Amino acid sequence: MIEARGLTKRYGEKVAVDDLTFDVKPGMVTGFLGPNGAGKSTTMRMILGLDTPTSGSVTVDGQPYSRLAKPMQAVGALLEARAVHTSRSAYNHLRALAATHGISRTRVDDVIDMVGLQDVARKRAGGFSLGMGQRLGIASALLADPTTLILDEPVNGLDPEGIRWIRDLLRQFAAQGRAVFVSSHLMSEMALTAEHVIVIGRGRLMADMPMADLIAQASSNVVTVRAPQAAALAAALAGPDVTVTSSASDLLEVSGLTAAQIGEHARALDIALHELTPQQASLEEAFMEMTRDQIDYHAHATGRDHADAGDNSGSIA
Ligand SMILES: Nc1ncnc2c1ncn2[C@@H]1O[C@H](COP(=O)(O)OP(=O)(O)OP(=O)(O)O)[C@@H](O)[C@H]1O
Repeated sequence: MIEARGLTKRYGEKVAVDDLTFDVKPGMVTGFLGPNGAGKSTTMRMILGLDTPTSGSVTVDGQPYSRLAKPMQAVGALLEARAVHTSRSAYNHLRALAATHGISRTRVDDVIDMVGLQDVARKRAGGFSLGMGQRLGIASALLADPTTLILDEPVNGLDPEGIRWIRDLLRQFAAQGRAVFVSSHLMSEMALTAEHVIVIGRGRLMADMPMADLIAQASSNVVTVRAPQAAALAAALAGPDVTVTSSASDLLEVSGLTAAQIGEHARALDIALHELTPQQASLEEAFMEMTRDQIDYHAHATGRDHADAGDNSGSIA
């Protein structure tokens, strides 16, 4: 369990992380989303005690990272993907790490199996592809069997098979009751992996909600209708909360009614429907919309109450 309270990091004039309050709960994958430079890595570094908050606090299992009795067992982390520059084999790299933390050889074999590096474990890790390097990084994070897992952009640079593998692994971990916190700048990827989502833009909290709610909010309520007698149908659908637009003689865009309601109207009038499609706004669009607003806010908001504007937990700003 990770708990951030008013977490803030300034680098000189630059506010990288701005008053973030959120929880990362056990038993689920929590996605941490934000465009490049939003403050995700800085937040993760503060969780891991690699950066000191300017104000506010963040704890893992109730303790700041520096006070954890067994940090590697509490939290395993994979920060930004980078090549492993070592002449050691993957096996020896993990063995050395295990030895300094009193972890058994058997566990090293277990994590090598878990991440699928058996065939290359004796090869020089410095020559690994990005995907294999990621697997080795994840093996290191898993070594002490941590209850919380933190991964910064783990799918960056991976092929579809690697992406799928990480997705399944993270879900498995969460299903075992661990807290999994994973950052990404890709909403579509997170939609497939995370059950809960925390969105930040320019260091500020934009959304903190179940992924399903975010998807529901992102879906527009426009229904595309194609019917030879579109004009007659449009007249029948008219109502105070209904908007009907038409760009072709057989085409309607209807908002304010569900596809089912439109279908029932058409049936009552004996009008044939050739198409009835609820429109889904893409999640990526919703995400860009959300973070674009934040950027606009920063560009235009002078003299407004920043504390007010930041109180967005539970909803999209
Ligand atoms: N050590 C530092 N000194 C000065 N500014 C920094 C430092 N570290 C980060 N920043 C700035 O803080 C902001 C947040 O950076 P951070 O790396 O946390 O974002 P991010 O969301 O992880 O983005 P990315 O996906 O590009 O890594 C950026 O504007 C960055 O330039």
